[in-house]
Order: sequence, then C-alpha cells, then structure tokens
Amino acid sequence: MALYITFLFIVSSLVLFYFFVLNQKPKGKLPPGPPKLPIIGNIPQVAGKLPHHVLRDLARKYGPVMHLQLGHLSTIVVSSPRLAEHVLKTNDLAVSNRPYSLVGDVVLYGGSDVVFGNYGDYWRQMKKIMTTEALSAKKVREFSGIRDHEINNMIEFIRSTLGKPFHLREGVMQRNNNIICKALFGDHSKQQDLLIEIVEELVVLASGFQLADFFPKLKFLTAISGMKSKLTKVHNELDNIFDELFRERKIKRQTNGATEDDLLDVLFNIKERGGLQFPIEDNNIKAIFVNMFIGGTDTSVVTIEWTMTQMMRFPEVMKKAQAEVRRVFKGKQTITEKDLEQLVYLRCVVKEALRLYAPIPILLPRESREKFQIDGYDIPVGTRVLVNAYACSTDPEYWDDADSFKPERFEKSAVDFMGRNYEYLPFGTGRRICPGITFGLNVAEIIIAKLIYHFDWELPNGLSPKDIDLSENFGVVADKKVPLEIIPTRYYPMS
Ligand code: HEM
Repeated sequence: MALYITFLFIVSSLVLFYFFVLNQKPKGKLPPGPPKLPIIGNIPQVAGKLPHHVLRDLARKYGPVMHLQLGHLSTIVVSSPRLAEHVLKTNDLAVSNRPYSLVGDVVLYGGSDVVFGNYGDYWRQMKKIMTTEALSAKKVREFSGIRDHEINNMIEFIRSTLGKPFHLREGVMQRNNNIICKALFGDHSKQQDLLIEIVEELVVLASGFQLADFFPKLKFLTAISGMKSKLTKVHNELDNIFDELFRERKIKRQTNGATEDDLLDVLFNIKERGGLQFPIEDNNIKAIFVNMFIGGTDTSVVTIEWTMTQMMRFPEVMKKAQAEVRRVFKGKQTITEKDLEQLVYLRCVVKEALRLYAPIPILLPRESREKFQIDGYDIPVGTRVLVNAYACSTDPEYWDDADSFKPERFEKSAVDFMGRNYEYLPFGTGRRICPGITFGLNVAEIIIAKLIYHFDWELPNGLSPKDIDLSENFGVVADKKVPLEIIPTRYYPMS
C-alpha cells in the first residue's frame, strides 16, 4: 500500500510539473502547424521518418513556416527560399544561437566549439580563426600534397582490382579521413584510426533524434537512456588521444621550433602569439579539431557517393563529364585547383547532386536569441529554428522539374555555393555558414574527377541504371542507405 501511494504521488507530481512548468504556451501568434498530441506534441509525425522529406510534405499542407511542438521543443520549420532569406539574412543575428545540446556540453568542452557554441564574442573569434587561418583557400592549397598522395594511392588500389566491385564509400572514406587527419596533425596512424572510430560513434550519438533530445528539461531521461555516460566516455577517450598528440607536438616544437606543417602547428602558433581577446587553451583547440572531424569526414564522402550514383544512373551525364575531364587532364600527372576550375560541367553535376542530396538537408538547428516576426507570426526567444534546405532546393516555384536530376540547369545559372541564393543552401548561409566549403568541395571534386578520368565504370550483377536504390539514411548527415558498389572496367590513359 505504501509503495502504491508513493507511486501515485510520483505520477501526479510529474503530471503537475508537466502542466504548470513545462507546458507553458508561448505568447503571441505562432505559425500554423499539424495537430499536436499532449506531452509529445508532433513527435509521432516526424519520428522514424526522413525528416527533410516528411517536413517538406507537411509544409506543402501547412505552409512555408510551420510550428511544431517536438516534446519540449517549440520549433519553427522554414521551407521556402523567400522565408529562408527572411530568417537567415534579415534575422540572422536573432537566430544565430544553437539550441542546448548535451553533445556540445559533454563532448565539446561546454560548447566552447564553433558548431555547438552560442553566438557571442568568443564564438566570433573562434569562427574567424577557423575560416581565415585554418580553412582558408591558401591553407587548403597548401594541403594539395596530402590530397594528391592519398588520392593517387586510392587510384593505384582501384587499378590493381580492375574488374572487381569497388565499395565506393569505404574506399573513399578511408582516404578522406587520412586527408583530414594529416591536415590536422600530420602522420600519426595509431591515433588516427582510434580517433576516426570514436568520431563515428559520436556522429551516431549526435544525430539529435533520440527521445531524450526532445525532452531536455527532463534530465532523468538522459540518465535512463545512458546518453550522458556514453558521451562522457567518448569525451574522455577523445581527450586522452588529444593529450598524447599535443604532448608529443610540444616536445617536437621545443626541439625543432615552430613550423606550419599542419593545423595543430597553426593553432599552437596562434595560441602562443597571443593578443587575442579570449586567449585560447588546449581545450579550445581540441574542440575545434572535433568540429573539423565531424564537419569534414562524412560530408565530402556523401557528396562523392551521391554524385557518382547519379552519374551511374544517367550514363549520358557520365559520358559528358568524363569527356570533359579527359580533355582537361590529358597528359597531366598532377591536378591543381586551376585544372578543377576548367571542369565546368563536372561542377554542374556536383551542384545538381548537392541540390537533391545535400549531406545536411536540414541546416543545423538554430535558436532564437531575440524575438522576431515572420510573415505576421511571432517567434519568441528560445524557439528552435529549422530551415529545410531540401524543401528550398526542390521548390517548384524556383526550379523547373524540381525533383529530376538535370545538371544542365546550372550551365547558364549564377547560383553558387556561397549562401547568396536561398533556393540553394548546401553549405548553409549567414553567420553560421560552413567554414569548410573550399576544403570539402576540393576533396570531393578532385576525387570524383580522378575516379572518372582514370576509369570506366559499370554496375555489378547486370544491374540496370534505373534499378539503383536511391533510399536515404538520416543521421547527422543524410547518406545513401544502400552503399554504391561499382566495377572499374578500364584504366585510362592506356599505356
Ligand atoms: C561537401 C562538404 C560539406 C558540406 C556539404 C557541408 C555542409 C555544412 C552545412 C549545411 C552546415 C550548416 C550551416 C548552417 O547551419 O547554416 C555546415 C556547418 C559547418 N561545417 Fe560544413 N560542410 C562540408 C564540409 C566541411 C568541412 C570540410 C569542414 C571542416 C573541416 C566543415 C566544418 C563545418 C563547421 C565547423 C560548421 C559549423 C559552422 C557554424 O556553426 O558556424 N564542413 N556544414
């Protein structure tokens, strides 16, 4: 009996807590949205489905700005280029925070990184360092030796397995990870493999669609789900690896002096040079490194896989892109950024693949730090703001035959990657725009160019192009559910 009374007491306390503390309705006129269930709100309408698809479908019914209640998260979803511009340009500052995230808190040193960190002077300083010093076009050029080495090894490997199926994602992922790791801290294969393993685990945990993510105020859910202890374990493992790398590097710098061979040196130099408004410590560098791992590993690989998939689906596109690459690269041993600039058609193909299959189809969530208005609706402080870039890049008002793959649409178009066209935002826009555009695109374009320059490709088991499975997965990035396997049939240039 005593147990029963205690149970009733706990349940009724939780219900009262929910109604009086957690369930306070925001004031003002919110945008329309689908009907909401008590407590869980709209979770059933989105859970377990591909969010960018389901949100695009809902927007077609409820309008380009919708309000959803995802557990505790009062969320607006923006799904048209006109309103994306209104939010991400006109009100960029008002929505430049990130929502609280347990991953940021536990793994990224209390959100002292660029991805999860809130907008403010410290964040601005760190983003500037990332954009202008670590990932600048000049720095990206300086890493061309690393890229060439890794990609040429991959080409040699594929050449040695001519006629056998090549698992594109695995083959490319390993090379891309090597490129990122070497750019960050040189050649340290032992730590590198371990780091990649841990970051992969983190990417799954960070997907943001776990039950506890929808109820951040119910702290016990993160404990019950084991989320906090998993993240703490990941954090400790990462921290130990970085400590070891940093210790070795400090000893090396004492003996050999400061160099600028990799990004660890670049950031140590900035730290030692001083003069910053917020002096940086080792933990700040670690946080930025984790960002570059997460930001740089899967995204380029997903871009490569979808672009190759589309070229396998449309042989005439492959033929045209291949003819261009073979004309431009003819006789060249190394390929420079200048050569890439001449691959005008290939860039259209990559653009079109990113239009339909961007690795981050819903831009990373933002949170309003000031109230603002959109189309006559009131958006209070603390609202989660999602921009469905996929809905914008397939909006029939802006794109003819929007769901079809047609690279030629970019041949006469000035739309680029820089976030100036709100109907096309594969790298986001505004204060939160991706700082790795040049790095990511360079890797993706050189790998694709070399794959189609050196090899002719076929589908395995007599599969026809129209049978290629186009299903998507959704995690932090939207990748291809069934990995692409293709057979290299002929090496070019033939000797
Ligand atoms: C094809 C490759 C890539 C794609 C498609 C991509 C896409 C994106 C997108 C859509 C965002 C969110 C922007 C927003 O919310 O407005 C983002 C943010 C970010 N990306 Fe990338 N990215 C790529 C490569 C990279 C690389 C190579 C790095 C670093 C090495 C990187 C680092 C970051 C960081 C740090 C952020 C957070 C920026 C912030 O919050 O201010 N990305 N990326």
